[in-house]
Formats: sequence, C-alpha cells, structure tokens
Amino acid sequence: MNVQPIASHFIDGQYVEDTAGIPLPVIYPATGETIATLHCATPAIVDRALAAAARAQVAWAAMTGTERGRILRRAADIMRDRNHDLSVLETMDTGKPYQETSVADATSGADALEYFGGLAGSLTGEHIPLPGGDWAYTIREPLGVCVGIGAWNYPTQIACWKTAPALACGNAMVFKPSETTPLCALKVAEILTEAGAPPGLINVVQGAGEVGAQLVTDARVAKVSLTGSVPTGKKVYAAAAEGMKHVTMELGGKSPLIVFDDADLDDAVGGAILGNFYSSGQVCSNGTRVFVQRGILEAFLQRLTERLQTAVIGDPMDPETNFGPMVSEAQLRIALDYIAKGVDEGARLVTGGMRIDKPGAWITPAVFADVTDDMAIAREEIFGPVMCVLDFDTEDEALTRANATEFGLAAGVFTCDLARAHRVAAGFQAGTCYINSYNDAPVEMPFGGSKLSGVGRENSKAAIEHYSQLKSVYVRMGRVEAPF
Ligand SMILES: NC(=O)c1ccc[n+]([C@@H]2O[C@H](COP(=O)([O-])OP(=O)(O)OC[C@H]3O[C@@H](n4cnc5c(N)ncnc54)[C@H](O)[C@@H]3O)[C@@H](O)[C@H]2O)c1
Ligand SMILES: CCCCC=O
Repeated sequence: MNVQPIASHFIDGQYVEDTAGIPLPVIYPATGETIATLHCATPAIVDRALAAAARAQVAWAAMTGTERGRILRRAADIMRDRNHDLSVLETMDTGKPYQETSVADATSGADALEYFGGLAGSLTGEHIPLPGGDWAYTIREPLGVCVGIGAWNYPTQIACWKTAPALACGNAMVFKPSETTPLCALKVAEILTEAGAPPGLINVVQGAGEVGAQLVTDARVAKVSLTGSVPTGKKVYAAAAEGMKHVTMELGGKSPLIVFDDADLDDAVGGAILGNFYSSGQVCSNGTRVFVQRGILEAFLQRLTERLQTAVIGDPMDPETNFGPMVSEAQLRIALDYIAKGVDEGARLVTGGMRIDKPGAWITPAVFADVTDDMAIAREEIFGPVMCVLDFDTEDEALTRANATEFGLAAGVFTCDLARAHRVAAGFQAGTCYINSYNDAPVEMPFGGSKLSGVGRENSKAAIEHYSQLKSVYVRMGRVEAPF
C-alpha cells in the first residue's frame, strides 16, 4: 500500500503542500523503513488553516444541528465502509497490529462521528421561569475555531474524538497530529469533506511542538484540546490561559489495577493483560500498577506468565499477530531504560523486557514483581509494555497506595464481592474506573482524568459542555422599576 499522501496538509477542503517546511519522515515501526515523507507546517500554512477555519465556522454554525449531524453520520458510514484501508494505514502509522486496528481505531472514530452526529440536532438551551412572570432562557453557542493536538498512539481515534463533538456543536477544527503519526488524520479530514463538510471546516496541519504552540497562541482560536503527556499539557494549558481559551487536557497516567483474592483469576489476568499490553502498552489509561492481594500473588504471576507465552509477536499486518512493535526507536529506548532501572532498583523481572534482535522497535512484554511504591517504575509513566506487580494485604491499604500518585486518569478493581467493588470504585481518585474489566472506552461513557491527568471529558454528552458555551437571556415581562 502506498501511504504517501497527496500532500502534507489538508486545508480549505483540499490537500496543500509547502516544501519550505521541515521534512517529516514517517517510519514504519515494524521495519524501521521510511514509508512517506511530509513537511511540517510553515507559519504561512498555519495561518491559512486558521483563516479557512474561521471563515467556514460562521456558515457551519448557522446550519441546523440536524443538518450538521447528517454530515457527521455520513462520514461515520464512509469510515466503516473503508475500515480495512483505514486500519492498514493506522497499522503503518503506529505499528499496532491489524488485529487491533481493524476493530479499535476507525471503528471508534466512526462511533464518535455517529454519536455526536446523532446528538447535534438536540443541542439546545433551556427555559428558566423566574418570579413575577419574568423568565430567562439560555442559548447553546459554539465556541468558534477549535484546535486539536494529538498523541501518536491512536491517531484516527484522537482526531475523531475531538473533531466530532467540535463540529456537532457548530465549531470548526484545525487538527495537528503527532509528528510521529501524521498520516491518519488526513484521511479523517478527507472523509468528512467527502461527506459534505464545507471547505475549511476541518483542517489538518503537520508538525511538532512549535507548530502546536503557534496554533495554541493564535488569537483566532477559542478552544484547545490536547491529548499528550503531562509536561506538554502543563505548557499548553498555560499558553491557552494567556488568551483565556477553553481547554480539554487528556494526559498521561500511572493507573492502578487492584486484584482481590476472591477475583476470578483468569478474568483478572485478562484485565491486567488488556491494561498493560494492548497496543504494546502504549495506552494512556493503562493499569500499570497491578496490586495483587498476597494470597493469590504466586497463582496470578504463574497464570500471567503462561498466558504471555501465547502472545503472537510478529508482522503487524498478519491477522494472527496480537503484539506489535513500539511506535518508535525513541519510545523503545525509554521502555528499555525503565526496565534497566527496575532491575537496578531491586524489582524482580518475571518475564520479558528484552529487545528483539531485528529491525524495528521490538520488545517482549515485561512483568516486574516485588515492586515497591517508591520505585521509579511504579511512580512514573513508562508508556510501554512494562507491568509492575505490587502485593498488598487489606482493602484500605490497597486503596490508599493506589491513590498515592499525582496522576488520576483511570483505575480498576477485580473482585467477586460487589459491595467491595463499588466501595473501591467510589474511593478511587481517577476519572475513569473499571469493575471486573479494563480499558473499555465506549463513546457513550465520559473519558478523562483527574489530578495531573487532565481537565474535561471526551465522549458522551459531557463532551458537549466542553465544545459549547451558554448565553443567558433575561426577559422582564413587567415595567422596569428604577430607584430614581
Ligand atoms: N488521556 C488520554 O486520553 C491520552 C490518550 C493518548 C495518549 N495520552 C498521553 O500522551 C502521551 C504520549 O503521547 P506523545 O508522546 O505524543 O505526547 P507529547 O506530549 O510528547 O505530544 C503530544 C502532542 O503535543 C504536541 N506538542 C508538544 N509540545 C507542544 C507545545 N509546546 N505546544 C503545543 N503542542 C505541543 C506534540 O507535537 C504532539 O502532537 C502519554 O503521556 C499518554 O499517556 C493521553
Ligand atoms: C482506552 C482508550 C485509550 C485512549 C488513550 O490512549
């Protein structure tokens, strides 16, 4: 498959090139080969995209929600029809196995387009009765031009999770994908345009942090939604605050997964595998601190090790493969450094954690046991396939230690005691919690973090609040009584 796009950027309804921008090679993580070369946006390209968005937004906001929603739902249908090609592209961009991308990426993007397309026609303000026959009403208005900035782990999904609610509310979007995975968002823009989105409504510009920073500080931008790491989030939030812009921050985590001794062992092991090794461990909400109650610790480790031996590590395009390479050499290096640090700190490497000797960013899934709360591997986000298993005795102890982190993205609990499950979920300091499951992200459910892991929520009706604002109108029905 030729993945070289027609041009680097998508602006005003068409592909646009500016070879004056810094070259941006796209590396296939499974082989290390360069599969496409794009160019980062120059200031002129950024300006063109923002100008197109500002112009398109006015007419788009004047359409009815039902009309806007119809276009989003048409785009969802096109995405589903092209799922195979979009999944292959996602695999080329990220290295994630086709077995995953064919069910989790374009499909999740299509769900967002369909869901917010369905909501668009019902977005309204409210009527508020007041004393003396007076009343007020609110008008739900779009914010204007929104900027979306993506991480590299879910390039199609992230573009859709931000663009769908933004457009449903009557906003325009300028999206900057991660410089590591620049291909997929271009397809999202192309498909929305084919579905009827007017030129300028959705624009994609390429580049790294400098391009992102230029977008965030532009006076034409009303809202910034970032998916990325906490350090980047702090910079982007601060820059957006200068212009008092709305923000959504979907950031990193070091989420806990608590396994009690009454849990179904295979379900708990399955949850830990999903929460650590899906997408080769490169999922923001991963439950990388697995607290296992002491009574089942050895059984848990044994079953986990057995099941990891059945992982199919190989060509990501092979439908049998269920564990691919990491996204880049740089990300692999970070994971390997943490693994070395874990060994130095005294944790026990139970299995995996070895670089696979072939071209590309390959590593075997790693499990550490005897991990203590103070170790760097238990405190810092690794964003790779490295599971830390910690043991505990009591519920109170597990919850206290689970919450003893500056992050608060997700958390999970495995137990057959329903009362305990809900008690623990209520006690978690995290935005997205799981009971006897892990990492589900249906579009109907709010997704996002607390503490340093973020601000705002994606998906669900909650996202509407983050892409619209209310105007209040007070209506006096009688005479105005003034003091003089
Ligand atoms: N909470 C979520 O929903 C979620 C989802 C996926 C990934 N993540 C997080 O993303 C991180 C991994 O992704 P990454 O390595 O691409 O993150 P990153 O923070 O390095 O980059 C994220 C994006 O921000 C851009 N950027 C960098 N500096 C910027 C600046 N000063 N101004 C504007 N934009 C700037 C980058 O170019 C990139 O597009 C992990 O921490 C992971 O947990 C969070
Ligand atoms: C479970 C959805 C994850 C998105 C973040 O990486």
